[in-house]
Amino acid sequence: MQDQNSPGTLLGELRAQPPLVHCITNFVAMNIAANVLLAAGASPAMVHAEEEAGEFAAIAGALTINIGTLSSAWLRGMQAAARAAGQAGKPIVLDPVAHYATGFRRAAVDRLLELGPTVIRGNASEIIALAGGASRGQGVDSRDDVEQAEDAARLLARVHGATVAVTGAVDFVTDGDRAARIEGGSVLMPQVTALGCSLTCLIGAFTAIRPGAPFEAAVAALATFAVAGEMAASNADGPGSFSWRFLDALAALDAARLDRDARVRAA
Ligand SMILES: Nc1ncnc2c1ncn2[C@@H]1O[C@H](COP(=O)(O)OP(=O)(O)O)[C@@H](O)[C@H]1O
Ligand SMILES: Cc1ncsc1CCOP(=O)(O)O
Ligand SMILES: [Mg+2]
Repeated sequence: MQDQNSPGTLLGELRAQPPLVHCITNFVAMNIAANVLLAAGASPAMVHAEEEAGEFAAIAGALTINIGTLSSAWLRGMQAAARAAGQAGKPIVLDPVAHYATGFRRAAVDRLLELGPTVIRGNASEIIALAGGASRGQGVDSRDDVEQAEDAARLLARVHGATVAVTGAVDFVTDGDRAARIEGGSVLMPQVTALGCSLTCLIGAFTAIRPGAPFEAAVAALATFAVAGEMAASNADGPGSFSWRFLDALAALDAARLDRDARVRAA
C-alpha cells in the first residue's frame, strides 16, 4: 500500500509537519502517551482543566479524550474541549476505557458520544459493550476477541457516523462502509499498561494530518503500532524491555519501512 493515504505517506507528512495533539487522557497513560507521540514525531499536550480545555482544543490539530481515570471536573473539561473542537472542525478521538464498569462511566460516554467523535478506539470488550452486547471485559482489560467485536464496530460506525477501531491480536477498523484488518504487534503489548491509550493519542496525531480521511488515519496509526510492536518484540526479554524498545522502534520506523512491513488487508 503506497498511495497518498498509505500509512508510510501519512507518517512522512506527520514527521515533516508535527501536529499539535490535545490529549485528555488518564493519570496512568499521560507519560507513556506523550512519549509515544514524541517518538512517532508529533507534539503532545496533556491539557484537561475545564477552565482552558475548550480554548486549547481550538488551537490543536486534533483532540483525544480518554475516560480512564474520570472525575466530574475532568468530564466537564472533556465536554468543553469536544464542543470547541467540533466548532473548529477538528477531529475528535474517543477512548471509552472500561465504560461498562460503572454507571458514572456509562453516562459520561453517552454524553461524549453526543458530541460527535470522529474516531472511536477501544479494545474488543469495550466495543462490544458500547454496541449493547454482552462483554466479558474486566476493568480496563479485554477478555473478548476482536472478531467477536466486528459486527458491533460496524453498527457503532453507522449509528455515530464515526470510524471505529477495535484493537487486539488482529486489529479491525471500519467506517461502516469500508473495513480493514491490521496484523502485527506483540503479545507483550497488553502487558504494558496504557499502550492502548497511547494508540488513541497517536490516532489523534494521524487524524490531524488527514482530518478528512479518519479511516485512513486510524489504519495508519494502527499499522504504525503493529510494525513498531513487532520490531520491539524481536529482541525484548519481557514487558519491561519491550516498553523502552517500543519507543525506540517508533522513533526508528520510517515511512518506507512502514509501507513495506504493514500488513493491512481489506475486510
Ligand atoms: N495479542 C496481541 N497480539 C498483538 N498485538 C496486540 C495483542 N493485544 C493487543 N495488541 C496491540 O496492543 C495495542 C493496544 O491494544 P489493546 O491491548 O487492545 O488496547 P487496550 O490497552 O485499550 O486494552 C494495539 O496496537 C493492539 O494491536
Ligand atoms: C490501568 C488503568 N486504570 C485506569 S486507566 C488505566 C490505563 C488503561 O490503559 P489501556 O486501556 O491502554 O490498557
Ligand atoms: Mg484501553
